[in-house]
Amino acid sequence: MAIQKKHGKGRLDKWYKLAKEKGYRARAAFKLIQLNKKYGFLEKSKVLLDLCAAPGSWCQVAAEVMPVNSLIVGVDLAPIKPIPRVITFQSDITTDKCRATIRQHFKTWKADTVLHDGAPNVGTAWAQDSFNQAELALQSLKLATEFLAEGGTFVTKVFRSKDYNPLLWVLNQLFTKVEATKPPSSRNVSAEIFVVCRGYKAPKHIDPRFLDPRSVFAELAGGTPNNEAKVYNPEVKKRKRDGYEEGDYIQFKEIAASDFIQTSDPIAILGSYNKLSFHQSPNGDIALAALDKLPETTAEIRECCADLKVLGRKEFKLLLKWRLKVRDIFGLSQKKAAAPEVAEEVAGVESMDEELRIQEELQAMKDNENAKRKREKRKENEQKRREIIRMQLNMMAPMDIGMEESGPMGEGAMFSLKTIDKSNGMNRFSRGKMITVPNTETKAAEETLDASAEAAESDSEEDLLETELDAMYEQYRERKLEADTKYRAKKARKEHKDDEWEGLSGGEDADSDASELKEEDDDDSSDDEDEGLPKNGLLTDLDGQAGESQDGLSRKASAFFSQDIFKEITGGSLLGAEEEDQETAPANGTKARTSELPAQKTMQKLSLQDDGVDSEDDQEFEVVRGEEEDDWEEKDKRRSDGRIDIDIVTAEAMTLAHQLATGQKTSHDAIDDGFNKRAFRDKDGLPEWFLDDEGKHDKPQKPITKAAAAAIKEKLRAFNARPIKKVREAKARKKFKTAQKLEKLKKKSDMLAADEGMTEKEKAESIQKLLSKAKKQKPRQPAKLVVARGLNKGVKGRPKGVKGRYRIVDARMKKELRAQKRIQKRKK
Ligand SMILES: C[S@@+](CC[C@H](N)C(=O)[O-])C[C@H]1O[C@@H](n2cnc3c(N)ncnc32)[C@H](O)[C@@H]1O
Repeated sequence: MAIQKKHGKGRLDKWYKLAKEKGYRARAAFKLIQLNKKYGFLEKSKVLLDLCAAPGSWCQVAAEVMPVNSLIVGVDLAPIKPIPRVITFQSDITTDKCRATIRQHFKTWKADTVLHDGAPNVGTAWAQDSFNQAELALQSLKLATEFLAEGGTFVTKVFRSKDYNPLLWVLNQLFTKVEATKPPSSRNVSAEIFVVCRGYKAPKHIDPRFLDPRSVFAELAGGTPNNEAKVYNPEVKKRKRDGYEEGDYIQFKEIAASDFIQTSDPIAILGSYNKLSFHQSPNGDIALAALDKLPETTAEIRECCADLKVLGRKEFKLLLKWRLKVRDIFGLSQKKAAAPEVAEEVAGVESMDEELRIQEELQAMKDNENAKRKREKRKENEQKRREIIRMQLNMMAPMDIGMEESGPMGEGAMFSLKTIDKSNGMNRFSRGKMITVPNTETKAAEETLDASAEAAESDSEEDLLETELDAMYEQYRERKLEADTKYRAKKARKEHKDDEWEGLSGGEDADSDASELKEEDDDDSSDDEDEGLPKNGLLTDLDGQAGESQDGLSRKASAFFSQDIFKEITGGSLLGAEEEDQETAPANGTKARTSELPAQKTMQKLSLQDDGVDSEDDQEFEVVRGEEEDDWEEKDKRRSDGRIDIDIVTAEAMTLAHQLATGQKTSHDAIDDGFNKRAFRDKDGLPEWFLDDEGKHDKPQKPITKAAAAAIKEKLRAFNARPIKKVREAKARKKFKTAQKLEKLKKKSDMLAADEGMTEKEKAESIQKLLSKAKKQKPRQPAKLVVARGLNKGVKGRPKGVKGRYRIVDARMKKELRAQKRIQKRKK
């Protein structure tokens, strides 16, 4: 049996062996590995400072885990054998020389992580150590504050001692997150723990006392009683086993209530006195008299003041609130300078806190500003991405894409004319009436420069997440598109609708712009010519077409129809839709503009109706059809009387159709119903997945009638009763085969009837035989079992050389079937 060697502290434990196995110089390596596993700071660091690094196992771990080309500097009193990718030197971390050497190595860099695993009594140069563990930790913190980058991590070893809490307090002032932990590889018998401090606040000024061991670990003479515990947690009572304090032998202590109001440490009074007295001495205290008369000094307050030792948390709170109120009344609420000796203690802390608070506020403001910028940027990117997708899906004419297609005039371009166009200044600009043109351009250019500067900012994690989410949603939709026909149809419908709405606004703009241009052209056309400006202002028509193309379509419409998808459609069918519009044109001779978008058509009709033009149209069913999407497709669906054959499939549509037919509603009402609070929601910048999900629920509930619901139900029932195609085909095949058989039979019986050599009786018998033979059904050939192996393995369709009915089975199934047959035979 192997005897387990035990040296001091059971040194040859599993971590020791593991360290040997892995080539680490000390078992301490696993402490860092485990700390990093929990907090993951090494992977994110590019510069690391290891204080008290000998023999160097932490440096080894850092070199393994940190990104290549990271800067790792290790220092110790003891020499460290060279470690690849690590700079080491011998020095005392408490000296200025050490600080200077580190600075030399770091140049302008700042450390992302500072490690400290120092232990004064373990080093080889033990005699040189003059600090205890906590002091050494404070010294290392001092170095960390000098070399750590903002947001950086500081890991230090400390021992649980009376100095632990003050040290932790200091660490808490300088880092956003401070956690103490003991990695599993740290021996239980050891009092060491590791404090991991994340998010270095990097204050501009640090009160030197924060890093001075004499201030931080100063022993307070006599020790202060824990009054906070007495007041904030009065229910938990601790027996006083210390005896009386020196010179304090009185059990019952009383103090004037006015002193409680004036004191800077009310908790101390509440914790150490028995009564707040309102009793006036012969010469009287004015403050106490005033306090006694104040309405705020209620009977309840007096009761509480009478015996402080029986009060609970709630009552103490009441007294403290009362004190604040009275201080307000007495004008004491402004902070007074505290007594000199206390002031020294508190002032340092307060100044630090104040500074940190201001810094935090500034940081918050900065963060807000950044977040705002990022949001705007994201919105812009989203818009562009959508435009590109729409372009790829042929849902947009190339000219609709801002920057890419319209060159220097596009959205986001250096001279963004879109802004001018939007503010309707384009027309005035083109006519030379806009005097402040250069300013606008400069502004546009400035804005663009700003935008590009913002663009230069690297995307944050949030942005990345958003993009990832969008990409994942896109993938999900693609998968769904492949698998789900219904979804495909739904998407197509939705995209078409989207197009309409975008078109409506675009169209409106275009139209209004066009009409304005037209009106103004009438007045100022000569001016334009005089000044030699192009007729369409600065928006050069790249296609060389004016506002309307030769075929009567608007520029935008003709660009839209010039896409490949419309190539095969003859001009006539395209114009059909327009002719329909022109029929409704008012008699005053104003040429009805081509409306490339159905919704716009509806709007136009609506405006014509408002003008008092033919109100009979109101009653016509076609006008209501807001979904007059593709007239070239609809042509096939017309009935013989020329009306469109609409298939009403929903109860809502049926209700509406019924209401329209019976005159309960007019087309006006139907169109009006289409406008609701959700119709014009601002969707800019919202992610697709969110809009899709919203779209499922943001539809107004349209009323349906019982009759309409019943009609649709009936319709669906009839629809479902229809045989499916395959059954229909099989039935037709059967019918055809029966007809063929009958035909054969007829031919044979005719031949028999014409046979002169047979008697009538023989003829009748033969025909009877033929009929009964035809009636007999051929026994169905059992399907041939083909084992799926060899050439037949994985074969699709009929295997080679197999005729008639067949079934592909695996060998096991074939054997089992044979066995079943054998068993049945035996039973017989
Ligand atoms: C536990 S060892 C460090 C082990 C190291 N983290 C590793 O993984 O190999 C503690 C080290 O602190 C060093 N040390 C103690 N006081 C120091 C000081 N004032 N300056 C530099 N190093 C010091 C000791 O020399 C000793 O090597």
